[in-house]
Amino acid sequence: MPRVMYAIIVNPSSGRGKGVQLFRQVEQELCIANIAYRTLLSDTKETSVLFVEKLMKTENLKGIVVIGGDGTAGSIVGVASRWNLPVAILPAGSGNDTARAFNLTHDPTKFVKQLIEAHTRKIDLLNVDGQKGITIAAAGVDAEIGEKANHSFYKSLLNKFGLGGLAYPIAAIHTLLVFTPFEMTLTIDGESLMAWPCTWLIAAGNTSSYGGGLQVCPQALPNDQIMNITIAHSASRLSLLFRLFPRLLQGNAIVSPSISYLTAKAMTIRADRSVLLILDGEPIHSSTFTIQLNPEALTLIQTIE
Ligand SMILES: Nc1ncnc2c1ncn2[C@@H]1O[C@H](COP(=O)(O)OP(=O)(O)OP(=O)(O)O)[C@@H](O)[C@H]1O
Repeated sequence: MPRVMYAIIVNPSSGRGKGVQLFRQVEQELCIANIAYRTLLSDTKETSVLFVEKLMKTENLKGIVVIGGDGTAGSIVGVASRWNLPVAILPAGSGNDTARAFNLTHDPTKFVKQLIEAHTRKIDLLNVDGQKGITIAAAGVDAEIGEKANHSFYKSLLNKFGLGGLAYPIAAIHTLLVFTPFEMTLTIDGESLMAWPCTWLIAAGNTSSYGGGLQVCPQALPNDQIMNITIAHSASRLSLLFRLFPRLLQGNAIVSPSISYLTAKAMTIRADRSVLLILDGEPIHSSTFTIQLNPEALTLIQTIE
């Protein structure tokens, strides 16, 4: 019988290299506690999934430890849920919205102690056309802003001066000035709703924030078996840029004909063109998305602050 062990996935690029540093500390604690593990320094979702699948066949896996940001955590929830493997997340990203939602500890010593205690809770997951995620599936202008902020030349430049936090507002202004709204029809829990002719963004939240604490779905809870949907539509560019968007991301519930809040267990978005959707930081391009809420689909090891 193979020895019981953990699969550890470390993303060396999360949080500008924080992951490896945290892993060294976790490694020391695991050695002291005589806990067996195998480690992958991952560079893509695919290698992480293959790593877990392979260990499932050859070892007696007790769970998956992720040391990385929201993208790394999101990349293994599909395989973890498929094999019913508990997951522990040590946040090492730049945004860490998953950690924020579950009040996860950032301290490696506390983390390993609670990993060993192995108290777990079941959490809901989002499922976008078969791809699972923990936090928010967001399509439209906010997805474009996130992509622009992450891949812009000014992010790396600003990071050098410790001003990386400015990348998002710069990308927001830039994108809001050029983005063309799309026409969208929605089917919510099997029922077709009216068309939104001028949609700026639609965000379906299992948890409340993305982008490092931007509260776009303030009511979302990861154990209530519904997703909370925020739609910004039919606003003028100037009103969205200066009035609605900043308030929306602060988590203020906005009473405005241009902002709609819905809840659903499943929805289909049909856009009049291909749009960008981001799920846990990962981009998906399509004109149709079916998003479901998979209740209690993941076992999370509680490693709280
Ligand atoms: N297993 C993995 N899953 C997803 N992305 C990975 C993985 N390993 C490496 N990467 C790459 O690392 C990048 C950053 O990963 P991640 O999202 O975890 O960190 P971050 O962007 O610093 O933090 P956050 O998402 O919390 O803001 C991803 O965009 C991807 O290119």
